[in-house]
Amino acid sequence: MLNVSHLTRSYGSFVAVDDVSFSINKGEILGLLGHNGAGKTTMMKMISGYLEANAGDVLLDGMSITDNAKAIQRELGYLPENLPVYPEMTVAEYLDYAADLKGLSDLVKVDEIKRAIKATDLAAKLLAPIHTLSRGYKQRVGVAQAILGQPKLLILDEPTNGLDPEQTQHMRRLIKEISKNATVILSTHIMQEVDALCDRVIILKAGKIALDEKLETLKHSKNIVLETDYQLLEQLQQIVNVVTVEQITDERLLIALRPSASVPEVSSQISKLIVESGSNLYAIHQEKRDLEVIFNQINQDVMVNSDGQKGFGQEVCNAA
Ligand SMILES: Nc1ncnc2c1ncn2[C@@H]1O[C@H](COP(=O)(O)OP(=O)(O)OP(=O)(O)O)[C@@H](O)[C@H]1O
Repeated sequence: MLNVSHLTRSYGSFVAVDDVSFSINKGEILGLLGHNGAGKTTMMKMISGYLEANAGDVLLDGMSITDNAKAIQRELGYLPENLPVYPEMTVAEYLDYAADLKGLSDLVKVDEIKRAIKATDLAAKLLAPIHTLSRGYKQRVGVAQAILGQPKLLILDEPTNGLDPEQTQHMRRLIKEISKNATVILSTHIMQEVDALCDRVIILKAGKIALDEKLETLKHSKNIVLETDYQLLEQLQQIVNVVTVEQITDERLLIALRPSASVPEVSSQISKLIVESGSNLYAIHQEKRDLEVIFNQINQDVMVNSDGQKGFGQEVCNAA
């Protein structure tokens, strides 16, 4: 339902988002990760039509943002990094104003505001001027305005920023709930957030997609870590279903298998080969991959591709 194609944006001569393409289906929660300055906010602003792209396009249900920014903005909810909330307004006044900006008709406006207040647990603060609210409550106001009108696409920049652990849990449940009827893009620095919420992750590096993968696939690596003094690497390479053999340290190897391979089966073949050769086998296990490790590898220029294989010291590649 959302197609981002060749999206590019420069500030002067600096390219902040560089030819980014991906699609998201309805009901998916996409986590957008990247170091400070990777281009996440720039990309989200372009997807939501608040920043013009230099090249490329964004289509929501086939409708281009270039020609229909206003119409698309009615279909999306956006929680920006820095909330453009009006400090002197009360929460109720602000939500009323936000509902008008979204073009909600009088018929649905009151119900929608009530729904957003309930979802974000803001009833106690309705008459409080926004400047008197804590960071966490301001964040909830931002989320409340984003979900007004039941958007098809919800874009959340650091949604749990400033929230305490209990509010964070509440916000995660809310995002899950919303995702039943909407596509969600969520930018965060918090890996646990992606782990807890997302179906899929895109890691941006220097404005480009360094990884685009389903979380499920990422976690089930087909790599074997081997610790041995066995020297005949070409013999390992001959084993059926072994794709690459990488020497990480003198006695540590990383063996990438085909996606269809059985890890226990190949492990047993490898063990047999080493033991029969008279070499020492110190350890053999399936590589543990968590998002944090992958994120760090990518930012150290380690290639991770869609087969879950990786190579050190190579260009980071787009796995999409
Ligand atoms: N208005 C601007 N003018 C000039 N450069 C900008 C502007 N906005 C962003 N940049 C630069 O573009 C790059 C990407 O910025 P962006 O805010 O999109 O990154 P980000 O991934 O969201 O970072 P963060 O995690 O720190 O929010 C950065 O190097 C930033 O300095």
